[in-house]
Amino acid sequence: MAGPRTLYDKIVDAHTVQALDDKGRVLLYVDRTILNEYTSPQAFSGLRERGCRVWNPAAALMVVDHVNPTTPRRTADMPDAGAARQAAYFAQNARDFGIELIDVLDPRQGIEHVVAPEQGLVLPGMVVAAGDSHTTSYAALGALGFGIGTSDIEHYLATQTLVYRRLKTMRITLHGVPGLGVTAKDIVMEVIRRIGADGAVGHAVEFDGPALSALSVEERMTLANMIVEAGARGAVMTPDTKVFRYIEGRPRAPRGQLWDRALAAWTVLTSDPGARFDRSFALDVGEVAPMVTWGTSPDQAAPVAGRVPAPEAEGDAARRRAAERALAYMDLRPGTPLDAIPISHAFIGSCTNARIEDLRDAARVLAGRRVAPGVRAIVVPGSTAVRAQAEAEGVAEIFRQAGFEWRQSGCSMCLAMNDDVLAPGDRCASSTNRNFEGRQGAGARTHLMSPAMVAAAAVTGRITDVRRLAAPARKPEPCSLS
Ligand SMILES: CC(C)[C@H](C(=O)O)[C@@H](O)C(=O)O
Ligand code: SF4
Repeated sequence: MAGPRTLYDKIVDAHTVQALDDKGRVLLYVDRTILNEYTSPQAFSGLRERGCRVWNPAAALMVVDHVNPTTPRRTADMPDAGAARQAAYFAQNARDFGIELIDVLDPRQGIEHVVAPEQGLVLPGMVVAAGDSHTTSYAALGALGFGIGTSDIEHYLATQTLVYRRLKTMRITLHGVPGLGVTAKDIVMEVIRRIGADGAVGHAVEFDGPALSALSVEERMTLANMIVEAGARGAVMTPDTKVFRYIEGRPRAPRGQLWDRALAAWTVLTSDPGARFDRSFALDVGEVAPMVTWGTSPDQAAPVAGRVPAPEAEGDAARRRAAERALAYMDLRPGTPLDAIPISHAFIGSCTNARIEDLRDAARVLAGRRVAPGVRAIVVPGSTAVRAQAEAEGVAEIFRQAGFEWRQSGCSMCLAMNDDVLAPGDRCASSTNRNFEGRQGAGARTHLMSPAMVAAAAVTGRITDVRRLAAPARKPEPCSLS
């Protein structure tokens, strides 16, 4: 392709085995995948029926995360019969097809999007496609990540390729300096509020700008992860030295001479000056406040100091009806100050916000405080490695002292496929990414926010502006917690 190219185009071009038509359909080489017990079974059954083997088992990793219990005492037993069957078939597929399995008792277990970067499985310039929408998280490492359906997983496993339609491109530029108490979660929630839950549909999003460079790799993962909630079908970010430092020395990262060669290849992974994007959006992160959702779509959000909006304020009829329905489901009245909404549950977890920096952020708010009476508070670290690190640093102890349940890792109450299910009418301050009706349990109500904001809500018993409790440092060091 002549002329300046975007990073997305460069990665897609480099992985194109063959153009399939002149409308942008290509046979795309995919470097790696991560499989979970929930979306992979049919793909393996398909391979069995066709008598196919997996083309390159070493390019895949299997992680149990969606259905496993996260209760503190870990055993291989799954009390739920359906979950036990899924886990057993998953393990059988790992054995029969020769793919490495991380099961619940493995010290590397966790949510796939937390585990894959920890293992160094995802490297800059790669295409990583997996059966989970939040695979976009890997953009933070300079890879093109996107979710695929079951039949595509099967195609990938058999051939290491996908039939892929090139996406439109959207650039999201972040500039400015975030204010106190404003995290990557608040930034991405504000982006989604402004562009809408359909704002990036059909697009691969490239994040850039000085405010992006200032973020840590984990904070960038939060952005790349949650942009899916604006409809993005893929994401990329230019990898920088923070990324290279993050990857170096991880179990699957290249070493020695290979590392030097990889670095040389990775440093050119950026959009050319003058590259054209189909859409562009810019945000001054200095305008962002701590955010909270009031509705049942991630774009139904507002700064925490605001009020539940009136549906009539929506110009568009469809959006007005959606707001009315959301307020009915959420049992909220227009004009109510958001920080007057009481909660029954607080949940810190998920692939968006359960990495070590997230837990440190929450712990800074919780130190010396107690969960409010009547609130059940749960923290589910994103991986067993995160859990171990939090224990070593004293972060776990702060959660325990505050009255949080300190759990094992998994998706857990993010989508309530295990036994962590809310009851109808429960209201949860949640560090997760989806607030759809019934997401955390039928009839349960979810308010999305940052981990520090969840901690603030847990100790006051209602949605709370974290800035009124403490000044959470954006990048706390372990020693500052003692
Ligand atoms: C189970 C899986 C298909 C789903 C996804 O793709 O995102 C899940 O992880 C979720 O968060 O809703
Ligand atoms: S933590 Fe939640 S969003 Fe992430 S993969 Fe699991 S269920 Fe999906």
